[in-house]
Amino acid sequence: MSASGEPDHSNSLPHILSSKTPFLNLKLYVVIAIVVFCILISLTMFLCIRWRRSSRKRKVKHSSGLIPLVSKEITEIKAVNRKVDCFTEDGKMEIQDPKKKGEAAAAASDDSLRSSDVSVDVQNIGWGRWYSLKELEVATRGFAEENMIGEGGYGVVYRGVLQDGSVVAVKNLLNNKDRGQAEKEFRVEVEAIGKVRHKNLVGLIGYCAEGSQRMLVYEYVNNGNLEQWLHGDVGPVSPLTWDIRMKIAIGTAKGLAYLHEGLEPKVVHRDVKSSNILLDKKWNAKVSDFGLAKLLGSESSYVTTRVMGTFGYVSPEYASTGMLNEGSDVYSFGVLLMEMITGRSPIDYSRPAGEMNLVEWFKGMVASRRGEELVDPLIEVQPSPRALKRALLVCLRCIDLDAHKRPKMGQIIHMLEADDFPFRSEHRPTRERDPVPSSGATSFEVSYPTKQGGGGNIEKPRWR
Ligand SMILES: Nc1ncnc2c1ncn2[C@@H]1O[C@H](COP(=O)(O)OP(=O)(O)OP(=O)(O)O)[C@@H](O)[C@H]1O
Repeated sequence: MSASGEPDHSNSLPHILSSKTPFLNLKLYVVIAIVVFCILISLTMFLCIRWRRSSRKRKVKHSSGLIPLVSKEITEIKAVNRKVDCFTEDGKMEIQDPKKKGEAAAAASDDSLRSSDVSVDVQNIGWGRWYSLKELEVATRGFAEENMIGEGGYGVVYRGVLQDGSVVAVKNLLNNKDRGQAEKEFRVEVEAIGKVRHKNLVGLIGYCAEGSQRMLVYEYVNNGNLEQWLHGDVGPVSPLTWDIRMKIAIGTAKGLAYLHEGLEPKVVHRDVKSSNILLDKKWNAKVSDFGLAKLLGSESSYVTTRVMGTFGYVSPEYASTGMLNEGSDVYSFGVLLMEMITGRSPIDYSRPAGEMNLVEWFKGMVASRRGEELVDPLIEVQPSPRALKRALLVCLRCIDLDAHKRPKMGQIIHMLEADDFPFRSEHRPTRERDPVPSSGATSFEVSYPTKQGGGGNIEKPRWR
């Protein structure tokens, strides 16, 4: 009641609602109506965006079984001659010194953060087994140091034993790395080999994605890696005989052939090198470490990308232009084979100037017909001259400066396996020509099958 006895309406709701506010002098109920309207609009927009996103993800989830998904960050180029910007935004090329790989990978990660949404929707991987952090902690005994197998550019790898007794290798991607990089490596590996099974590719069996932790769980390969066997302290005689080396070479070639010729889109590994070839007790080779892999659709002749890989193994055209296709892996395989034949690292600063670069030294030796001197002195029983020539020829063809002249991985398998069939060459006299070039040129005429059937591709999984 007011002093005059009149009822006081100043505190009543209608009065408050119709009172003026400082906001554009509008009445309170008008302001409330505007706010409610704005909230409704925002809510509707938010729901629309979420619905569109989830319907996109559903499409990805249902994409077919064995075929890896095309990575968003890949620039697909259909015309070979198209002029492209082959360098990174800052104009740098990023061939890696092995020790600097982590930094370069982190840079690539930044790049991908800019160019695409790197967040992995772990609910939508739709492959493999999900492991809880707890499970992997138990398997590796709390990521104990004695279970640590090694550390690469992307994280630390531990040996683990799961509850069912199976032995696995757990790669902890987040160790000392920023979240963006871990996400990227996680996604790349999952897309590249998550659903792929091949006896010469390390099997990715599951993953852990909890909070900011990203881990990959692989089959455990129990006999170290090729780099350790080639360059480690193995005594005066290497356990890797010539035949074992050729077995490893053929196994590696089969794994790569499957990536290049057995999958759609094909996978370019980008980091073929001895430390990425894992070995089991029977010397079966398993290609590992797909953190740099790129997917290449069938209509694309190459992708352009930051130059990544490991110093000494990267093909010259990729290093100078950033244009990548499976020919780059073939070049790296050629360097790897040279490494296996000679027991020398691709770059070895402890050697005399003319021998530091394996490829140059190797070509020079072949050109001056000193091929037999190339064989690793730790190999006790020398290969037959014919077997040696064949292997040297494969090396030279793989490192042909003209990438188009390099053989496909499928052809390389046939070339390396030809030794298993000593009489085959009698039916094909052209093969008996001395395959070792006197000029060091790398474009030899060899009559191995180049194509099988139509379509321009090697018959598919013969090497599976
Ligand atoms: N599935 C596996 N089974 C057994 N050992 C493995 C497995 N995966 C990796 N390793 C070992 O773990 C170590 C680290 O591997 P990782 O692939 O992370 O690095 P890297 O290949 O040595 O170096 P980078 O990643 O820089 O190329 C290596 O010694 C490798 O042989």
